[in-house]
Amino acid sequence: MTELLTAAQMRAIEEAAIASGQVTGLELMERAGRGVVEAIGEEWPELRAGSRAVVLCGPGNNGGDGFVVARLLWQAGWGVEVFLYGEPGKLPPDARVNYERWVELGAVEALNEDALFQSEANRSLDNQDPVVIDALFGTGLSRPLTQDIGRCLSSLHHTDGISFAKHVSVECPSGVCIDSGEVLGRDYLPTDTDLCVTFHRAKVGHYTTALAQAVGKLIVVDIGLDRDPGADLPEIYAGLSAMLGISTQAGVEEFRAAALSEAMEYAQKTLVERDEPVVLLQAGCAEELGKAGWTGEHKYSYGHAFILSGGVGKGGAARLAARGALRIGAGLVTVGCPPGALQENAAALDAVMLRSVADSEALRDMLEDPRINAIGVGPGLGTGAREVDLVRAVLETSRDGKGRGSGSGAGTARRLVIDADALTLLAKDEGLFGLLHKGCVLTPHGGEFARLFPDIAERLEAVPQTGPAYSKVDATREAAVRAGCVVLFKGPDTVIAAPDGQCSVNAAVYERAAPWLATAGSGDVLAGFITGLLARGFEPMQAAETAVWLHVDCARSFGPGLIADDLPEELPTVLRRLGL
Ligand SMILES: NC(=O)C1=CN([C@@H]2O[C@H](COP(=O)(O)OP(=O)(O)OC[C@H]3O[C@@H](n4cnc5c(N)ncnc54)[C@H](O)[C@@H]3O)[C@@H](O)[C@H]2O)[C@@H](O)CC1
Ligand SMILES: [K+]
Repeated sequence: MTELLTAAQMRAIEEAAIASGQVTGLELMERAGRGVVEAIGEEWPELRAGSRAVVLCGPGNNGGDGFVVARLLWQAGWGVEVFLYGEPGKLPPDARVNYERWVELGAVEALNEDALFQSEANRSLDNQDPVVIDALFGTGLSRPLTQDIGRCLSSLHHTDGISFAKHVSVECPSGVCIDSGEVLGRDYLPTDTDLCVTFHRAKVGHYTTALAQAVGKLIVVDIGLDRDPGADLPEIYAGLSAMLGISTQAGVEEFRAAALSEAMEYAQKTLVERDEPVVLLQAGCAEELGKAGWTGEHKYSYGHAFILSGGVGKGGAARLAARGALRIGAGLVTVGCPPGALQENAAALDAVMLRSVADSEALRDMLEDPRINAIGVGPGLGTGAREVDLVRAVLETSRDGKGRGSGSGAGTARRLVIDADALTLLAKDEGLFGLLHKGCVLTPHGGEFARLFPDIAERLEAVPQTGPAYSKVDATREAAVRAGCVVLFKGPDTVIAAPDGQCSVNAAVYERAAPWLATAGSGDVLAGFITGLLARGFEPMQAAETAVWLHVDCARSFGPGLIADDLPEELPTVLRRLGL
Protein backbone atom coordinates (compact mmCIF):
# COMPACT_ATOMS: atom_id res chain seq x y z
CA MET A 1 0.00 0.00 0.00
CA THR A 2 1.24 3.48 -0.79
CA GLU A 3 0.69 6.29 1.64
CA LEU A 4 -0.52 9.54 0.11
CA LEU A 5 0.82 12.63 1.87
CA THR A 6 -0.59 16.03 2.59
CA ALA A 7 1.57 19.10 2.00
CA ALA A 8 2.07 19.48 5.75
CA GLN A 9 3.22 15.88 6.15
CA MET A 10 5.64 16.26 3.24
CA ARG A 11 7.04 19.44 4.74
CA ALA A 12 7.42 17.73 8.11
CA ILE A 13 9.29 14.78 6.60
CA GLU A 14 11.63 17.10 4.71
CA GLU A 15 12.22 19.36 7.67
CA ALA A 16 12.89 16.46 10.00
CA ALA A 17 15.34 14.95 7.52
CA ILE A 18 17.12 18.29 7.21
CA ALA A 19 17.09 18.85 10.97
CA SER A 20 18.60 15.41 11.52
CA GLY A 21 21.58 16.31 9.38
CA GLN A 22 20.74 13.42 7.07
CA VAL A 23 20.49 15.77 4.09
CA THR A 24 20.43 19.50 3.31
CA GLY A 25 17.57 21.39 1.70
CA LEU A 26 19.88 22.26 -1.15
CA GLU A 27 20.65 18.59 -1.78
CA LEU A 28 16.94 17.78 -1.78
CA MET A 29 16.31 20.56 -4.26
CA GLU A 30 19.10 19.33 -6.51
CA ARG A 31 17.68 15.78 -6.41
CA ALA A 32 14.19 17.12 -7.15
CA GLY A 33 15.40 19.14 -10.15
CA ARG A 34 17.52 16.25 -11.41
CA GLY A 35 14.52 13.95 -11.01
CA VAL A 36 12.46 16.22 -13.25
CA VAL A 37 15.16 16.31 -15.93
CA GLU A 38 15.60 12.53 -15.81
CA ALA A 39 11.85 12.02 -16.03
CA ILE A 40 11.72 14.22 -19.14
CA GLY A 41 14.58 12.21 -20.67
CA GLU A 42 12.88 8.91 -19.96
CA GLU A 43 9.51 10.05 -21.18
CA TRP A 44 10.71 11.67 -24.39
CA PRO A 45 14.11 10.23 -25.35
CA GLU A 46 13.87 12.15 -28.63
CA LEU A 47 14.32 15.40 -26.68
CA ARG A 48 18.05 15.96 -26.30
CA ALA A 49 20.75 18.61 -26.87
CA GLY A 50 19.34 21.35 -29.09
CA SER A 51 15.81 21.07 -27.68
CA ARG A 52 14.25 24.12 -26.09
CA ALA A 53 12.69 24.75 -22.69
CA VAL A 54 10.78 27.61 -21.14
CA VAL A 55 11.01 27.39 -17.36
CA LEU A 56 8.49 29.32 -15.25
CA CYS A 57 9.80 29.80 -11.71
CA GLY A 58 7.74 30.91 -8.72
CA PRO A 59 8.65 32.74 -5.52
CA GLY A 60 9.23 29.66 -3.33
CA ASN A 61 11.13 26.38 -3.38
CA ASN A 62 9.05 25.08 -6.29
CA GLY A 63 10.70 27.93 -8.21
CA GLY A 64 14.03 26.74 -6.77
CA ASP A 65 13.44 23.34 -8.38
CA GLY A 66 12.78 25.23 -11.62
CA PHE A 67 16.19 26.92 -11.50
CA VAL A 68 17.86 23.52 -10.98
CA VAL A 69 15.95 22.13 -13.98
CA ALA A 70 16.99 25.14 -16.08
CA ARG A 71 20.67 24.68 -15.18
CA LEU A 72 20.70 20.93 -15.80
CA LEU A 73 18.92 21.24 -19.15
CA TRP A 74 21.32 24.02 -20.18
CA GLN A 75 24.26 21.81 -19.21
CA ALA A 76 22.72 19.07 -21.37
CA GLY A 77 22.82 21.39 -24.36
CA TRP A 78 19.25 22.66 -24.38
CA GLY A 79 18.25 26.22 -25.22
CA VAL A 80 16.65 27.49 -21.99
CA GLU A 81 14.60 30.60 -21.21
CA VAL A 82 13.73 31.34 -17.60
CA PHE A 83 10.89 33.52 -16.30
CA LEU A 84 10.48 34.42 -12.65
CA TYR A 85 7.30 35.42 -10.88
CA GLY A 86 8.46 37.35 -7.84
CA GLU A 87 11.56 39.16 -6.70
CA PRO A 88 14.93 37.40 -6.62
CA GLY A 89 15.74 39.09 -3.30
CA LYS A 90 12.75 37.47 -1.65
CA LEU A 91 13.43 33.89 -2.74
CA PRO A 92 13.92 31.45 0.17
CA PRO A 93 17.61 30.55 0.73
CA ASP A 94 17.90 27.32 -1.28
CA ALA A 95 15.91 28.73 -4.19
CA ARG A 96 18.08 31.85 -4.03
CA VAL A 97 21.26 29.77 -4.32
CA ASN A 98 19.89 28.05 -7.40
CA TYR A 99 18.77 31.36 -8.85
CA GLU A 100 22.34 32.66 -8.46
CA ARG A 101 23.72 29.50 -10.06
CA TRP A 102 21.41 29.97 -13.02
CA VAL A 103 22.15 33.67 -13.60
CA GLU A 104 25.77 32.72 -14.19
CA LEU A 105 24.49 30.77 -17.21
CA GLY A 106 21.55 32.72 -18.56
CA ALA A 107 19.00 35.49 -18.19
CA VAL A 108 15.91 35.66 -16.01
CA GLU A 109 12.92 37.62 -17.26
CA ALA A 110 9.97 38.79 -15.22
CA LEU A 111 6.98 36.57 -15.94
CA ASN A 112 3.98 38.13 -17.65
CA GLU A 113 1.85 37.31 -20.64
CA ASP A 114 3.54 39.85 -22.93
CA ALA A 115 6.95 38.42 -22.13
CA LEU A 116 5.72 34.91 -22.95
CA PHE A 117 4.24 36.00 -26.30
CA GLN A 118 7.38 37.98 -27.12
CA SER A 119 9.53 34.96 -26.41
CA GLU A 120 7.33 32.89 -28.70
CA ALA A 121 7.66 35.45 -31.47
CA ASN A 122 11.47 35.33 -31.16
CA ARG A 123 11.39 31.56 -31.24
CA SER A 124 9.20 31.26 -34.31
CA LEU A 125 12.34 31.92 -36.38
CA ASP A 126 13.72 28.48 -35.65
CA ASN A 127 10.22 26.99 -35.57
CA GLN A 128 10.85 24.75 -32.57
CA ASP A 129 8.23 24.55 -29.85
CA PRO A 130 9.66 24.37 -26.36
CA VAL A 131 8.94 22.14 -23.41
CA VAL A 132 7.24 24.33 -20.79
CA ILE A 133 8.28 23.60 -17.21
CA ASP A 134 5.79 24.88 -14.65
CA ALA A 135 7.70 25.46 -11.41
CA LEU A 136 5.54 28.33 -10.16
CA PHE A 137 3.82 26.82 -7.10
CA GLY A 138 3.91 23.42 -5.47
CA THR A 139 2.99 22.34 -1.96
CA GLY A 140 3.17 25.95 -0.72
CA LEU A 141 0.21 27.39 -2.66
CA SER A 142 -1.86 29.21 -0.06
CA ARG A 143 -4.26 31.42 -2.02
CA PRO A 144 -5.77 31.70 -5.51
CA LEU A 145 -3.48 32.71 -8.34
CA THR A 146 -3.54 36.37 -9.28
CA GLN A 147 -5.21 37.14 -12.58
CA ASP A 148 -1.94 37.86 -14.37
CA ILE A 149 -0.48 34.47 -13.46
CA GLY A 150 -3.78 32.76 -14.25
CA ARG A 151 -3.69 34.40 -17.69
CA CYS A 152 -0.09 33.29 -18.29
CA LEU A 153 -1.00 29.70 -17.47
CA SER A 154 -4.21 29.83 -19.48
CA SER A 155 -2.29 31.09 -22.50
CA LEU A 156 -0.32 27.85 -22.50
CA HIS A 157 -2.47 25.53 -24.52
CA HIS A 158 -1.61 23.00 -27.14
CA THR A 159 -4.27 24.13 -29.56
CA ASP A 160 -4.49 27.90 -29.17
CA GLY A 161 -2.46 30.57 -27.42
CA ILE A 162 1.25 30.01 -27.06
CA SER A 163 2.39 26.82 -28.71
CA PHE A 164 4.71 24.39 -27.02
CA ALA A 165 5.77 20.79 -27.46
CA LYS A 166 5.18 19.38 -23.99
CA HIS A 167 4.01 20.68 -20.64
CA VAL A 168 5.73 19.46 -17.49
CA SER A 169 4.53 20.35 -13.98
CA VAL A 170 6.91 20.30 -11.05
CA GLU A 171 4.99 18.83 -8.08
CA CYS A 172 1.59 19.79 -9.53
CA PRO A 173 -0.01 22.12 -12.05
CA SER A 174 0.32 25.53 -10.42
CA GLY A 175 -2.81 26.92 -8.84
CA VAL A 176 -3.95 23.51 -7.63
CA CYS A 177 -4.07 22.83 -3.89
CA ILE A 178 -2.19 19.57 -3.52
CA ASP A 179 -4.19 18.39 -0.51
CA SER A 180 -7.56 18.59 -2.21
CA GLY A 181 -6.80 18.65 -5.94
CA GLU A 182 -8.88 21.84 -6.10
CA VAL A 183 -7.99 24.99 -8.01
CA LEU A 184 -7.99 27.65 -5.29
CA GLY A 185 -10.55 30.27 -6.28
CA ARG A 186 -11.85 27.87 -8.96
CA ASP A 187 -11.68 30.58 -11.58
CA TYR A 188 -9.67 28.69 -14.14
CA LEU A 189 -9.08 25.09 -15.15
CA PRO A 190 -5.73 23.54 -14.31
CA THR A 191 -3.49 23.64 -17.36
CA ASP A 192 -3.30 20.30 -19.14
CA THR A 193 -0.02 18.72 -18.19
CA ASP A 194 1.68 15.93 -20.12
CA LEU A 195 3.92 14.97 -17.24
CA CYS A 196 3.69 15.81 -13.56
CA VAL A 197 6.75 15.03 -11.46
CA THR A 198 6.31 14.89 -7.71
CA PHE A 199 8.75 14.01 -4.95
CA HIS A 200 9.06 11.21 -2.37
CA ARG A 201 5.36 10.25 -2.38
CA ALA A 202 2.29 11.21 -4.38
CA LYS A 203 0.14 13.71 -2.51
CA VAL A 204 -3.57 13.23 -1.78
CA GLY A 205 -4.59 15.75 -4.45
CA HIS A 206 -2.80 13.85 -7.20
CA TYR A 207 -5.45 11.14 -6.96
CA THR A 208 -8.49 13.37 -7.09
CA THR A 209 -10.44 13.41 -10.32
CA ALA A 210 -10.02 17.13 -10.98
CA LEU A 211 -6.24 17.02 -10.87
CA ALA A 212 -5.84 13.63 -12.49
CA GLN A 213 -7.95 14.75 -15.45
CA ALA A 214 -5.46 17.54 -16.10
CA VAL A 215 -2.39 15.31 -15.81
CA GLY A 216 -1.37 12.85 -18.52
CA LYS A 217 1.17 10.96 -16.43
CA LEU A 218 2.30 11.16 -12.83
CA ILE A 219 5.86 10.25 -11.85
CA VAL A 220 7.05 10.03 -8.25
CA VAL A 221 10.77 10.74 -7.91
CA ASP A 222 12.79 9.30 -5.03
CA ILE A 223 14.73 12.15 -3.42
CA GLY A 224 16.36 9.97 -0.79
CA LEU A 225 13.68 10.25 1.88
CA ASP A 226 12.24 6.91 0.97
CA ARG A 227 12.40 5.18 4.28
CA ASP A 228 9.79 4.47 6.85
CA PRO A 229 9.71 7.73 8.83
CA GLY A 230 9.19 5.82 12.04
CA ALA A 231 12.25 3.71 11.29
CA ASP A 232 14.24 6.88 10.72
CA LEU A 233 13.63 8.20 14.19
CA PRO A 234 16.70 6.58 15.79
CA GLU A 235 18.81 8.13 13.02
CA ILE A 236 17.14 11.45 13.52
CA TYR A 237 17.92 11.30 17.24
CA ALA A 238 21.47 10.30 16.47
CA GLY A 239 21.85 13.09 13.89
CA LEU A 240 20.48 15.71 16.22
CA SER A 241 22.64 14.45 19.08
CA ALA A 242 25.72 14.62 16.86
CA MET A 243 24.80 18.16 15.82
CA LEU A 244 24.71 19.19 19.45
CA GLY A 245 27.97 17.41 20.18
CA ILE A 246 26.44 14.67 22.34
CA SER A 247 28.54 11.64 21.62
CA THR A 248 28.07 8.99 24.32
CA GLN A 249 25.18 6.57 24.27
CA ALA A 250 24.17 7.72 27.75
CA GLY A 251 24.20 11.30 26.51
CA VAL A 252 22.05 10.40 23.55
CA GLU A 253 19.57 8.65 25.84
CA GLU A 254 19.48 11.65 28.13
CA PHE A 255 18.98 13.91 25.16
CA ARG A 256 16.08 11.78 23.94
CA ALA A 257 14.48 11.75 27.35
CA ALA A 258 14.85 15.47 27.83
CA ALA A 259 13.53 16.23 24.33
CA LEU A 260 15.56 19.41 24.46
CA SER A 261 15.74 20.14 20.79
CA GLU A 262 12.89 21.91 19.08
CA ALA A 263 13.71 20.02 15.94
CA MET A 264 13.43 16.74 17.74
CA GLU A 265 10.10 17.69 19.21
CA TYR A 266 9.03 18.64 15.76
CA ALA A 267 10.14 15.29 14.38
CA GLN A 268 8.35 13.45 17.14
CA LYS A 269 5.18 15.42 16.74
CA THR A 270 4.99 15.28 13.01
CA LEU A 271 6.36 11.84 12.34
CA VAL A 272 4.99 9.85 15.22
CA GLU A 273 1.79 11.53 16.23
CA ARG A 274 0.51 12.46 12.83
CA ASP A 275 -2.95 11.60 11.55
CA GLU A 276 -3.86 8.15 10.32
CA PRO A 277 -2.36 7.98 6.84
CA VAL A 278 -4.40 8.17 3.66
CA VAL A 279 -3.65 4.99 1.77
CA LEU A 280 -3.79 4.54 -1.99
CA LEU A 281 -5.36 1.18 -2.73
CA GLN A 282 -3.20 -1.04 -4.84
CA ALA A 283 -3.18 -4.67 -5.88
CA GLY A 284 -2.25 -5.79 -2.37
CA CYS A 285 -5.71 -5.19 -0.98
CA ALA A 286 -7.09 -8.08 -3.01
CA GLU A 287 -4.54 -10.36 -1.38
CA GLU A 288 -6.74 -10.03 1.70
CA LEU A 289 -9.11 -12.28 -0.18
CA GLY A 290 -6.43 -14.90 -0.26
CA LYS A 291 -5.73 -14.50 3.45
CA ALA A 292 -9.43 -14.87 4.19
CA GLY A 293 -9.34 -18.20 2.38
CA TRP A 294 -11.02 -18.77 -0.92
CA THR A 295 -12.01 -22.38 -0.87
CA GLY A 296 -13.85 -24.20 1.87
CA GLU A 297 -15.74 -27.27 2.86
CA HIS A 298 -19.19 -25.94 3.53
CA LYS A 299 -21.25 -23.26 1.91
CA TYR A 300 -22.29 -21.80 5.26
CA SER A 301 -18.66 -21.21 6.17
CA TYR A 302 -18.73 -18.39 3.63
CA GLY A 303 -21.76 -16.77 5.11
CA HIS A 304 -25.22 -16.03 3.92
CA ALA A 305 -25.84 -12.72 2.16
CA PHE A 306 -29.35 -11.36 1.99
CA ILE A 307 -30.33 -8.71 -0.56
CA LEU A 308 -33.63 -6.87 -0.25
CA SER A 309 -35.36 -6.14 -3.53
CA GLY A 310 -38.04 -3.68 -4.61
CA GLY A 311 -41.41 -4.53 -6.16
CA VAL A 312 -42.54 -5.68 -9.59
CA GLY A 313 -40.35 -4.35 -12.37
CA LYS A 314 -37.84 -2.93 -9.87
CA GLY A 315 -35.84 -6.06 -9.09
CA GLY A 316 -32.99 -5.64 -11.58
CA ALA A 317 -30.76 -3.67 -9.21
CA ALA A 318 -31.10 -6.20 -6.38
CA ARG A 319 -30.46 -9.07 -8.79
CA LEU A 320 -27.24 -7.38 -9.94
CA ALA A 321 -26.18 -6.94 -6.32
CA ALA A 322 -27.04 -10.57 -5.56
CA ARG A 323 -25.02 -11.81 -8.52
CA GLY A 324 -22.08 -9.71 -7.31
CA ALA A 325 -22.34 -11.12 -3.79
CA LEU A 326 -22.45 -14.66 -5.13
CA ARG A 327 -19.50 -14.26 -7.50
CA ILE A 328 -17.33 -12.70 -4.81
CA GLY A 329 -17.80 -15.77 -2.73
CA ALA A 330 -20.70 -15.53 -0.30
CA GLY A 331 -21.69 -19.13 0.47
CA LEU A 332 -25.38 -18.44 -0.03
CA VAL A 333 -27.20 -15.46 -1.43
CA THR A 334 -30.92 -14.84 -1.02
CA VAL A 335 -33.01 -12.12 -2.60
CA GLY A 336 -36.03 -11.08 -0.56
CA CYS A 337 -38.84 -9.41 -2.51
CA PRO A 338 -42.56 -8.55 -2.13
CA PRO A 339 -44.81 -11.54 -2.94
CA GLY A 340 -45.96 -9.94 -6.20
CA ALA A 341 -42.41 -9.81 -7.52
CA LEU A 342 -41.61 -13.47 -6.86
CA GLN A 343 -42.50 -14.62 -10.33
CA GLU A 344 -40.38 -11.98 -12.03
CA ASN A 345 -37.39 -12.73 -9.83
CA ALA A 346 -37.80 -16.50 -10.09
CA ALA A 347 -37.59 -16.22 -13.86
CA ALA A 348 -34.30 -14.33 -13.60
CA LEU A 349 -32.48 -16.10 -10.75
CA ASP A 350 -30.98 -19.56 -10.54
CA ALA A 351 -28.06 -19.90 -8.13
CA VAL A 352 -29.47 -17.07 -6.03
CA MET A 353 -32.28 -18.13 -3.69
CA LEU A 354 -35.54 -16.26 -3.40
CA ARG A 355 -37.81 -15.49 -0.45
CA SER A 356 -41.05 -13.60 -0.20
CA VAL A 357 -40.92 -10.63 2.18
CA ALA A 358 -44.41 -9.21 2.54
CA ASP A 359 -43.60 -6.61 5.18
CA SER A 360 -41.23 -5.69 7.97
CA GLU A 361 -42.78 -8.27 10.33
CA ALA A 362 -42.05 -11.02 7.82
CA LEU A 363 -38.55 -9.65 7.48
CA ARG A 364 -37.96 -9.64 11.23
CA ASP A 365 -39.08 -13.29 11.36
CA MET A 366 -36.70 -14.15 8.57
CA LEU A 367 -33.82 -12.38 10.23
CA GLU A 368 -34.21 -14.63 13.26
CA ASP A 369 -32.02 -16.96 11.20
CA PRO A 370 -28.56 -16.33 12.62
CA ARG A 371 -26.85 -17.71 9.52
CA ILE A 372 -27.83 -14.56 7.58
CA ASN A 373 -24.74 -12.55 8.47
CA ALA A 374 -24.70 -9.79 5.84
CA ILE A 375 -27.48 -7.75 4.29
CA GLY A 376 -27.43 -5.45 1.29
CA VAL A 377 -30.28 -2.99 1.27
CA GLY A 378 -31.13 -0.14 -1.09
CA PRO A 379 -30.66 -1.03 -4.77
CA GLY A 380 -34.10 -0.66 -6.42
CA LEU A 381 -35.75 -0.84 -2.99
CA GLY A 382 -38.17 2.10 -3.23
CA THR A 383 -38.66 4.91 -0.76
CA GLY A 384 -42.19 4.44 0.57
CA ALA A 385 -43.48 3.77 4.10
CA ARG A 386 -43.06 -0.02 3.69
CA GLU A 387 -39.40 0.48 2.81
CA VAL A 388 -38.82 2.75 5.81
CA ASP A 389 -40.07 -0.10 8.01
CA LEU A 390 -37.87 -2.61 6.19
CA VAL A 391 -34.74 -0.51 6.64
CA ARG A 392 -35.61 0.02 10.32
CA ALA A 393 -36.04 -3.72 10.78
CA VAL A 394 -32.69 -4.40 9.12
CA LEU A 395 -30.91 -1.82 11.29
CA GLU A 396 -32.59 -2.81 14.55
CA THR A 397 -31.99 -6.53 14.15
CA SER A 398 -28.36 -6.08 13.24
CA ARG A 399 -27.17 -4.09 16.22
CA ASP A 400 -24.86 -5.67 18.78
CA GLY A 401 -25.97 -8.98 20.16
CA LYS A 402 -28.58 -9.64 17.50
CA GLY A 403 -28.48 -11.61 14.32
CA ARG A 404 -25.08 -13.08 14.81
CA GLY A 405 -24.08 -15.08 11.81
CA SER A 406 -21.66 -17.97 11.65
CA GLY A 407 -19.24 -16.09 9.43
CA SER A 408 -19.16 -12.79 11.26
CA GLY A 409 -17.65 -14.10 14.47
CA ALA A 410 -19.20 -14.34 17.88
CA GLY A 411 -20.19 -11.12 19.55
CA THR A 412 -20.15 -8.97 16.44
CA ALA A 413 -23.17 -7.35 14.87
CA ARG A 414 -24.62 -8.48 11.58
CA ARG A 415 -22.97 -6.49 8.79
CA LEU A 416 -24.90 -4.25 6.42
CA VAL A 417 -24.40 -2.40 3.17
CA ILE A 418 -26.70 0.57 2.87
CA ASP A 419 -26.94 1.87 -0.65
CA ALA A 420 -29.14 3.83 -3.08
CA ASP A 421 -32.79 4.20 -1.93
CA ALA A 422 -31.92 3.16 1.63
CA LEU A 423 -29.52 6.12 1.79
CA THR A 424 -32.31 8.42 0.65
CA LEU A 425 -34.48 7.08 3.46
CA LEU A 426 -31.73 7.60 6.02
CA ALA A 427 -31.35 11.19 4.86
CA LYS A 428 -35.05 11.85 5.44
CA ASP A 429 -35.33 10.19 8.83
CA GLU A 430 -33.02 11.08 11.70
CA GLY A 431 -34.36 8.17 13.70
CA LEU A 432 -33.16 5.73 11.06
CA PHE A 433 -29.81 7.50 10.77
CA GLY A 434 -29.41 7.14 14.52
CA LEU A 435 -29.66 3.36 14.21
CA LEU A 436 -26.45 3.12 12.17
CA HIS A 437 -23.68 1.12 13.86
CA LYS A 438 -20.12 0.09 13.25
CA GLY A 439 -21.16 -2.98 11.25
CA CYS A 440 -22.60 -0.76 8.47
CA VAL A 441 -21.07 0.43 5.23
CA LEU A 442 -22.70 3.43 3.52
CA THR A 443 -22.00 3.73 -0.21
CA PRO A 444 -23.21 7.16 -1.37
CA HIS A 445 -22.47 8.81 -4.70
CA GLY A 446 -22.19 12.59 -4.77
CA GLY A 447 -25.95 13.30 -4.76
CA GLU A 448 -26.68 10.81 -2.00
CA PHE A 449 -23.78 12.14 0.05
CA ALA A 450 -25.19 15.67 -0.24
CA ARG A 451 -28.61 14.48 0.95
CA LEU A 452 -27.13 12.58 3.89
CA PHE A 453 -24.55 15.13 4.97
CA PRO A 454 -25.76 18.48 3.53
CA ASP A 455 -23.50 20.67 5.64
CA ILE A 456 -20.40 18.60 4.86
CA ALA A 457 -21.24 18.58 1.15
CA GLU A 458 -21.77 22.34 1.24
CA ARG A 459 -18.34 22.84 2.75
CA LEU A 460 -16.85 20.59 0.08
CA GLU A 461 -18.64 22.48 -2.68
CA ALA A 462 -17.71 25.95 -1.43
CA VAL A 463 -15.12 27.70 -3.59
CA PRO A 464 -11.84 27.23 -1.71
CA GLN A 465 -9.96 30.47 -1.15
CA THR A 466 -7.11 29.29 1.03
CA GLY A 467 -4.93 26.21 1.08
CA PRO A 468 -5.03 23.53 2.20
CA ALA A 469 -8.61 23.34 0.96
CA TYR A 470 -11.23 21.05 2.51
CA SER A 471 -11.02 17.84 0.49
CA LYS A 472 -13.10 14.78 -0.34
CA VAL A 473 -10.86 12.92 2.12
CA ASP A 474 -11.75 15.42 4.87
CA ALA A 475 -15.44 15.21 3.98
CA THR A 476 -15.56 11.42 3.98
CA ARG A 477 -13.69 11.21 7.27
CA GLU A 478 -16.10 13.67 8.86
CA ALA A 479 -19.09 11.75 7.49
CA ALA A 480 -17.75 8.45 8.85
CA VAL A 481 -17.38 9.94 12.32
CA ARG A 482 -20.90 11.34 12.21
CA ALA A 483 -22.46 8.12 10.92
CA GLY A 484 -20.35 5.96 13.24
CA CYS A 485 -19.57 3.55 10.43
CA VAL A 486 -17.58 3.13 7.23
CA VAL A 487 -18.49 5.56 4.46
CA LEU A 488 -17.51 4.84 0.88
CA PHE A 489 -17.90 8.06 -1.12
CA LYS A 490 -18.08 6.95 -4.75
CA GLY A 491 -16.52 8.49 -7.84
CA PRO A 492 -13.51 7.95 -10.07
CA ASP A 493 -11.71 8.99 -6.88
CA THR A 494 -13.57 6.82 -4.37
CA VAL A 495 -12.68 7.66 -0.77
CA ILE A 496 -13.35 5.17 2.02
CA ALA A 497 -13.17 6.24 5.65
CA ALA A 498 -13.86 4.64 9.01
CA PRO A 499 -14.83 6.48 12.21
CA ASP A 500 -11.40 5.76 13.72
CA GLY A 501 -9.67 7.81 11.01
CA GLN A 502 -8.59 4.98 8.69
CA CYS A 503 -8.87 6.28 5.17
CA SER A 504 -8.06 5.04 1.71
CA VAL A 505 -8.46 6.21 -1.86
CA ASN A 506 -9.35 3.96 -4.75
CA ALA A 507 -8.47 6.01 -7.78
CA ALA A 508 -9.63 4.92 -11.20
CA VAL A 509 -7.34 7.47 -12.81
CA TYR A 510 -4.05 7.47 -14.75
CA GLU A 511 -3.17 3.86 -15.65
CA ARG A 512 -6.24 2.56 -13.75
CA ALA A 513 -8.77 4.77 -15.53
CA ALA A 514 -12.02 2.96 -16.36
CA PRO A 515 -14.47 5.59 -17.62
CA TRP A 516 -16.80 2.86 -18.92
CA LEU A 517 -17.48 1.88 -15.30
CA ALA A 518 -19.89 4.81 -15.11
CA THR A 519 -22.72 2.62 -16.40
CA ALA A 520 -26.21 2.00 -15.02
CA GLY A 521 -26.21 -0.65 -12.32
CA SER A 522 -22.48 -0.68 -11.64
CA GLY A 523 -23.11 0.74 -8.15
CA ASP A 524 -25.55 -2.10 -7.45
CA VAL A 525 -22.86 -4.64 -8.27
CA LEU A 526 -20.44 -2.82 -5.97
CA ALA A 527 -22.98 -2.99 -3.14
CA GLY A 528 -23.25 -6.72 -3.84
CA PHE A 529 -19.47 -7.20 -3.84
CA ILE A 530 -19.22 -5.53 -0.43
CA THR A 531 -22.16 -7.52 0.95
CA GLY A 532 -20.58 -10.75 -0.28
CA LEU A 533 -17.26 -9.97 1.38
CA LEU A 534 -19.02 -9.03 4.63
CA ALA A 535 -20.77 -12.41 4.48
CA ARG A 536 -17.35 -14.01 4.10
CA GLY A 537 -16.31 -12.40 7.35
CA PHE A 538 -14.40 -9.35 6.15
CA GLU A 539 -14.37 -6.33 8.43
CA PRO A 540 -16.40 -3.40 7.01
CA MET A 541 -13.39 -1.26 6.06
CA GLN A 542 -11.55 -4.16 4.51
CA ALA A 543 -14.66 -5.34 2.64
CA ALA A 544 -15.27 -1.87 1.20
CA GLU A 545 -11.63 -1.43 0.14
CA THR A 546 -11.31 -4.86 -1.43
CA ALA A 547 -14.65 -4.68 -3.22
CA VAL A 548 -14.06 -1.27 -4.73
CA TRP A 549 -10.61 -2.27 -5.90
CA LEU A 550 -11.92 -5.45 -7.56
CA HIS A 551 -14.84 -3.50 -9.05
CA VAL A 552 -12.43 -1.26 -10.99
CA ASP A 553 -10.28 -4.24 -11.90
CA CYS A 554 -13.28 -6.06 -13.35
CA ALA A 555 -14.12 -2.99 -15.44
CA ARG A 556 -10.55 -2.69 -16.68
CA SER A 557 -10.32 -6.38 -17.41
CA PHE A 558 -13.54 -6.31 -19.45
CA GLY A 559 -12.83 -3.00 -21.19
CA PRO A 560 -15.06 -0.60 -23.14
CA GLY A 561 -18.54 -1.83 -23.95
CA LEU A 562 -18.99 -2.99 -20.38
CA ILE A 563 -22.48 -3.14 -18.88
CA ALA A 564 -23.14 -3.75 -15.19
CA ASP A 565 -24.12 -7.39 -15.81
CA ASP A 566 -20.58 -8.04 -17.06
CA LEU A 567 -18.92 -7.00 -13.80
CA PRO A 568 -19.73 -10.10 -11.69
CA GLU A 569 -19.03 -12.33 -14.69
CA GLU A 570 -15.57 -10.80 -15.09
CA LEU A 571 -14.66 -11.45 -11.47
CA PRO A 572 -13.45 -15.05 -11.95
CA THR A 573 -10.94 -13.87 -14.58
CA VAL A 574 -9.69 -11.13 -12.26
CA LEU A 575 -9.43 -13.49 -9.28
CA ARG A 576 -7.59 -16.08 -11.35
CA ARG A 577 -5.12 -13.44 -12.47
CA LEU A 578 -4.55 -12.59 -8.81
CA GLY A 579 -3.75 -16.23 -8.19
CA LEU A 580 -6.76 -16.79 -5.93
N1 LIG B 1 11.28 21.95 1.29
C1 LIG B 1 12.20 21.27 0.63
O1 LIG B 1 13.21 20.97 1.16
C2 LIG B 1 11.96 20.84 -0.76
C3 LIG B 1 10.99 21.44 -1.51
N2 LIG B 1 10.83 21.14 -2.78
C4 LIG B 1 9.97 21.93 -3.64
O2 LIG B 1 9.47 23.02 -2.92
C5 LIG B 1 8.05 23.09 -3.03
C6 LIG B 1 7.51 23.69 -1.80
O3 LIG B 1 8.14 24.91 -1.61
P1 LIG B 1 7.48 26.11 -0.80
O4 LIG B 1 7.02 25.60 0.49
O5 LIG B 1 8.46 27.22 -0.83
O6 LIG B 1 6.18 26.45 -1.62
P2 LIG B 1 5.93 26.93 -3.11
O7 LIG B 1 7.18 27.08 -3.86
O8 LIG B 1 4.93 26.02 -3.66
O9 LIG B 1 5.23 28.35 -2.94
C7 LIG B 1 5.37 29.13 -1.80
C8 LIG B 1 5.55 30.57 -2.12
O10 LIG B 1 4.50 31.04 -2.94
C9 LIG B 1 3.79 32.08 -2.28
N3 LIG B 1 2.41 31.94 -2.69
C10 LIG B 1 1.54 30.98 -2.33
N4 LIG B 1 0.39 31.12 -3.01
C11 LIG B 1 0.55 32.18 -3.84
C12 LIG B 1 -0.27 32.83 -4.80
N5 LIG B 1 -1.48 32.40 -5.07
N6 LIG B 1 0.21 33.87 -5.47
C13 LIG B 1 1.46 34.33 -5.22
N7 LIG B 1 2.29 33.78 -4.32
C14 LIG B 1 1.84 32.70 -3.64
C15 LIG B 1 4.06 31.90 -0.83
O11 LIG B 1 3.90 33.09 -0.13
C16 LIG B 1 5.52 31.43 -0.88
O12 LIG B 1 6.36 32.51 -1.09
C17 LIG B 1 7.64 21.67 -3.31
O13 LIG B 1 6.41 21.62 -3.97
C18 LIG B 1 8.78 21.17 -4.15
O14 LIG B 1 8.57 21.53 -5.49
C19 LIG B 1 11.79 20.28 -3.44
O15 LIG B 1 12.85 21.09 -3.81
C20 LIG B 1 12.27 19.20 -2.55
C21 LIG B 1 12.83 19.77 -1.31
K1 LIG C 1 4.19 23.63 -10.23
